[in-house]
Amino acid sequence: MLSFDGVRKSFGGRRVLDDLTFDVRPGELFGFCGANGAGKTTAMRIALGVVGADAGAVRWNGAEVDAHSRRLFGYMPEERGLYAKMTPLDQLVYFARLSGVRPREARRRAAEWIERLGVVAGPKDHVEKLSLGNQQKVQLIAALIHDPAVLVLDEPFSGLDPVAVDAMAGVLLQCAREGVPVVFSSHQLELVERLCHRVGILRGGRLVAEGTVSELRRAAGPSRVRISVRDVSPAWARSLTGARVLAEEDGLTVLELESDRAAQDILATAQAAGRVEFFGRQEAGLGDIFREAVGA
Ligand SMILES: Nc1ncnc2c1ncn2[C@@H]1O[C@H](COP(=O)(O)OP(=O)(O)OP(=O)(O)O)[C@@H](O)[C@H]1O
Repeated sequence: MLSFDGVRKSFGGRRVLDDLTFDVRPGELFGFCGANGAGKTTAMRIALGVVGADAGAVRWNGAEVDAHSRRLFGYMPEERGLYAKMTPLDQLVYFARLSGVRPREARRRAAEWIERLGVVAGPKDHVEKLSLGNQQKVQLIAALIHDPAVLVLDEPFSGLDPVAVDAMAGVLLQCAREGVPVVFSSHQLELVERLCHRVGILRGGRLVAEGTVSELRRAAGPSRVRISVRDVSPAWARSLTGARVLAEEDGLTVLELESDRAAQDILATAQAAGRVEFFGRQEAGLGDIFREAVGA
């Protein structure tokens, strides 16, 4: 398990991380979200020892992370770090060799990953000739090539086309299935909502929300339903108990419920009053939860 434990960091007297505490469990994809400048990259850099924390610690299975345990980490930094004048294959073999993988095995793994992630490059193309998305795939492979025990990825999905997003998502899910804790930052909230087992939302260096999307949804406030009833006065919903009308448009009424039980009562009332054409729960998306959490 990867744990951030009371991590604090200031730059020039300005607090950037404030008592940051959360765990990424084995087999879990953890989505690390937050507005620009919230501190995500700083937290990841601290985990990898690129930047030191002022207080607190990052732990791997309970022990403070050190140079030795960091060799188990796979890291995709925000500032991509590939050698422009090498081919993807040579580069990946080189990274694998740095991590102690034997030459033949390094070449096998590099070729297999290039194939699997669909890196589009001629055999002699240097990295600088690749499109940004293909460079990004190579960067992800560089984080994976030594079979890491934990993955820390800074915006791995930014700039990828939908097919590449699916390929990368598939790889991360498989890593999680194999028991690897995976934490990645992203502003693509629909993707985070779709993929992640748990999500943390950072605001001004503090984790202001953490949990599964369902937990965050419940914590975000009352449920809503959308209901459309024909052959009834437009004001039918205004006298309902246990619900408040949020919007009425084109025969569709949006209600905020005091409890989940109220939904059944409302449906029964609506059926007694007229012809129910549509009745459905309107769930907050991660985007709504995020805006609420960061106070936007
Ligand atoms: N080396 C540094 N020196 C001074 N300030 C820094 C340094 N690194 C980061 N910061 C500041 O720390 C704050 C957090 O930055 P960080 O890059 O961690 O945020 P982020 O959540 O990753 O943002 P984004 O989503 O824009 O990538 C920002 O205000 C940034 O300017």
